[in-house]
Amino acid sequence: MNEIITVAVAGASGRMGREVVKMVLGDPALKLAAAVSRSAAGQDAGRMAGLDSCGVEVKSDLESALAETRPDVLVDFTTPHSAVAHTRLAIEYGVRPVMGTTGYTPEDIEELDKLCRDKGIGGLIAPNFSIGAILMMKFAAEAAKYMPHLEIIEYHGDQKLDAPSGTAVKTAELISEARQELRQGNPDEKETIEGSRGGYYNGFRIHSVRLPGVFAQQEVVFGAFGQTLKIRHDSYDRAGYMPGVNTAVKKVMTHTGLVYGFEHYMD
Ligand SMILES: NC(=O)c1ccc[n+]([C@@H]2O[C@H](COP(=O)([O-])OP(=O)(O)OC[C@H]3O[C@@H](n4cnc5c(N)ncnc54)[C@H](O)[C@@H]3O)[C@@H](O)[C@H]2O)c1
Ligand SMILES: O=C(O)C1=N[C@H](C(=O)O)CCC1
Repeated sequence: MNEIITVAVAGASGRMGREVVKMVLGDPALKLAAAVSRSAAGQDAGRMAGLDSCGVEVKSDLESALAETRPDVLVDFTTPHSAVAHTRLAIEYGVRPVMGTTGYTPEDIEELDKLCRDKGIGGLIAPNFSIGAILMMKFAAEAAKYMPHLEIIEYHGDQKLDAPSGTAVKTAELISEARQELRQGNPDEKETIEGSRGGYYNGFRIHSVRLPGVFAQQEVVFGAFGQTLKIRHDSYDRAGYMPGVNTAVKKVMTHTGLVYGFEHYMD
C-alpha cells in the first residue's frame, strides 16, 4: 500500500488555498499536516474551508508550521512577493514545494532547481494547473511554428498583483522555443500613449487586462495573410485547478529537481 502523503498549505484562507484544503481533506491518500494563513490563524482549517472541523488549527507562520509538522509537500498559493522565500524555506526543511503562486523569474527557477537537487528532493512551479490552459499553451506553441505573427492577451481580476500572468509568461516561453525568430510589426511604429502596444517579449507583445468581474482567461491571436486564428482558454471555477494540484502532490514525490510547468506531469 502507498504511504499517505502529508501536505502543508500556505495561503490556506485565500481563494485557491481554501480549495486546496478541501481537496486534501477529501482524498484519503493525503493528510493535511498544516494550514498557514495570517488572517485565519487560530481557526480550524476544515471550518475555514467551509467543511466540518478537521482538527488542524491554522497557523500564522510558515517556518514554524514546517518545523513542527515536517510534511512531505508544501502547496503554496500566496503572493508573488513571498513565492521565492516560501520555496527556499520548504526546500531548507526538506519539504517538496508545489508552487501555484506566480511571479518567478528564470533566475529564481534556476536557483531553486539547484537547491532542490542539492537537497535531493523534487519540486514543482506551475503557473497553471488546469488541463485546458496547458492545452491552450501547447496548441499556441504548435501554431506559432506555422503562424509566427502573434499577440497574447490575458484577462484577470483587477486585484491581481503580477503582470503579465504566470500563464502568459509560460506561454510566451513555450512559443519562443517553437517559433522562428521574428521581430513583428512596423519597425517605425511610435506609441503616442506609452504602453499601448503592451509588453515586448522576444519579438511579440503581451497585453494584460485587469477588470473586476473577470477571473482568468487568455487568448493567443495569430495573424497571417487574409486570416486570423484565436486559441483561447477560460477558467470559471477555482475547483477546476484541483485535479492538477492533486496529481502534482503525488508526482512531486517521485523525482529529484525542480520542474517548471504542469505539462511535464501530464504524460
Ligand atoms: N497555478 C495556478 O493554476 C493558479 C491558479 C489560480 C491562482 N494562482 C496564483 O496563486 C496566487 C494566489 O491566488 P489567490 O487567487 O488564491 O489569491 P488570494 O489573495 O485569494 O489568496 C492569497 C492568500 O495568501 C495569503 N498570504 C499572503 N502572503 C502570505 C504569507 N507570507 N504567508 C501565508 N499566507 C500569505 C493571503 O492572506 C491570502 O489569504 C496568485 O499568485 C495567483 O496568480 C495560480
Ligand atoms: O487568479 C489568478 O491570479 C490566476 N493566476 C494564474 C496566473 O498568473 O497565470 C493562473 C490563473 C489564475
